[in-house]
Amino acid sequence: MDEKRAEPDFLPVSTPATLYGEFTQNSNRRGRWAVNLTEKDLVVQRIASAPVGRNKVVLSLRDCVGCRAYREDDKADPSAYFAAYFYPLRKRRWMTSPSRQRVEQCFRLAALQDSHANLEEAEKWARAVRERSARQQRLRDDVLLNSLPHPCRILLFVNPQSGKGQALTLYNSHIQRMLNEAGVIHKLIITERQNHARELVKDVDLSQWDALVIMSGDGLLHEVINGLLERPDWEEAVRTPLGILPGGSGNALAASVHYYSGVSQVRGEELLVSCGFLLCRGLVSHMDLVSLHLSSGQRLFSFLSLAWGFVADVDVESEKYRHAGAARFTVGTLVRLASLRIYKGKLAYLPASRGRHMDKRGERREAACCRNPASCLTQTLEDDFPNNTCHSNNSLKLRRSEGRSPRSAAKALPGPPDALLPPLDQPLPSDWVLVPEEEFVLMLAMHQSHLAEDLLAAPNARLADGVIHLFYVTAGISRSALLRLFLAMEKGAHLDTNCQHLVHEKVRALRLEPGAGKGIITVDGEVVEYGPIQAEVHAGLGRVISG
Ligand SMILES: Nc1ncnc2c1ncn2[C@@H]1O[C@H](COP(=O)(O)OP(=O)(O)OP(=O)(O)O)[C@@H](O)[C@H]1O
Repeated sequence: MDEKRAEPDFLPVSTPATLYGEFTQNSNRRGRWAVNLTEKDLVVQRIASAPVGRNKVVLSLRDCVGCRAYREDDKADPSAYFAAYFYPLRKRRWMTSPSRQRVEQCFRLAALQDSHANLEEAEKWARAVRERSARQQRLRDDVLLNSLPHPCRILLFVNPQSGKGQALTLYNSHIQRMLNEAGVIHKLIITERQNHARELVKDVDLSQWDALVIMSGDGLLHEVINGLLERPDWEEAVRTPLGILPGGSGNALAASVHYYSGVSQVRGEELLVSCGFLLCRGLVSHMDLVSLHLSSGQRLFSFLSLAWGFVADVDVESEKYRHAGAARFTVGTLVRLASLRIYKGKLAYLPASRGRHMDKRGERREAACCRNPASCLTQTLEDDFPNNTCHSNNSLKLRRSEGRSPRSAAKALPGPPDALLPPLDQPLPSDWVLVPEEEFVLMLAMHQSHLAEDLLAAPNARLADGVIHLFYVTAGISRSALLRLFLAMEKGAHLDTNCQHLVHEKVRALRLEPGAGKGIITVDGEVVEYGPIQAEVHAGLGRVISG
């Protein structure tokens, strides 16, 4: 999508500060309601003798997804209606945290005998609600890019097999209605097999769509992102805003996007409604993507995580508990704890504090100083490869340089070049850190906050912070300490447990060389070939609909 095209859907303020009207409600034609539309709220009050507080409803326009005017089929009835749809945060009696609940306000305008005049008046109200609601979207120029146009057109991929196999039911029960309320035009694609979405995305005419939305687990989004980056026009394609609606059992990106919106943690259908709300509001942010190289020469992109050891094993082994939904990871964790094992390998990383990069004007800056990671073009360490030699067969051994450009490895592969990574079989530059331990229980590289709906693995991560949050747990940790870590992770408190075996580093690139033998490595929850792997973050390369 052309980012310049997406102007917010409102005109300069021309309507009066407050609109006032008295109407009946569609659901109750006996009473009358006084309706005040201010710049920030829709205030609805029943005109009755009861005390004011009891019959007054104040709905924030920040919670509004849409408003429409219409007439019913009855030609003899000249009335028109306007209906506004809100999703405010409300706490249900049996729930610990608030979640978004649907509230519809529908008013009947029948002051005139002329149906056109009534409809015109209803349209005036609907437009005013939409315009004011759009003005309530605060665009923070450091992270948020723009908002989706209105009306917006989305291509919605639903994986009917994802999670407990209920994604289509959830689409029918929640999402279809929300999109209609928000005036979002969408085409539904029900994926039929693995890689179906990837193939479609590689060929689709992206100019027809303002966003691609995925209703599934994280695996389908992984496919879509890689499909976009495999296109010849990947530079343009990767800027297509992506939306995520949780339909799987992990739903890590959906939980991360919800978390960044500042609202307390929710799960299941509450998380779906929250993500649906964010989609309807249509604010677009940058998102980091991580480029990965496998030993076979394959290159792929990741938006979420790279896991080896305990976490990867749990992810794959817990597939058989899929019917349990999000609880599958808890069951899997307990089963794997019972047969806890050690994973041998070598791990090295480039600390974020050392990753220097160029901005658009070609000036050198420290990564940590960058206020707007999205403005980063490419990171380069070419200057950090001073002439030197290294005589080692071990590619994780640090070196000064071998006089060849680190870009050469990525040249023939799609997507942006990697400037920090030498070829996988070559030693690493001297400013990388080699982890002294070679026995691990897990290695987990997180690009976003959540590993699953209820696993806040990297609480400080942000959509486009330009860093990989690298965690590793060294051998020697007891089963009970590891269990405590995972229990604390539900609230993101694992780093406060002062576990000496847990290390957290913010890095810009990493390399893992697992020891010989079989094992599991996952990228965004999907299994990739086992063997040496390296990764580099591309700050703000992707776009995601967030809050
Ligand atoms: N109709 C289908 N039948 C079988 N597999 C499909 C179908 N559509 C998509 N897939 C594949 O299913 C895989 C898993 O999808 P995804 O991760 O989105 O859901 P999930 O595994 O249920 O979610 P989670 O990872 O959260 O448990 C993806 O690789 C996707 O390509």
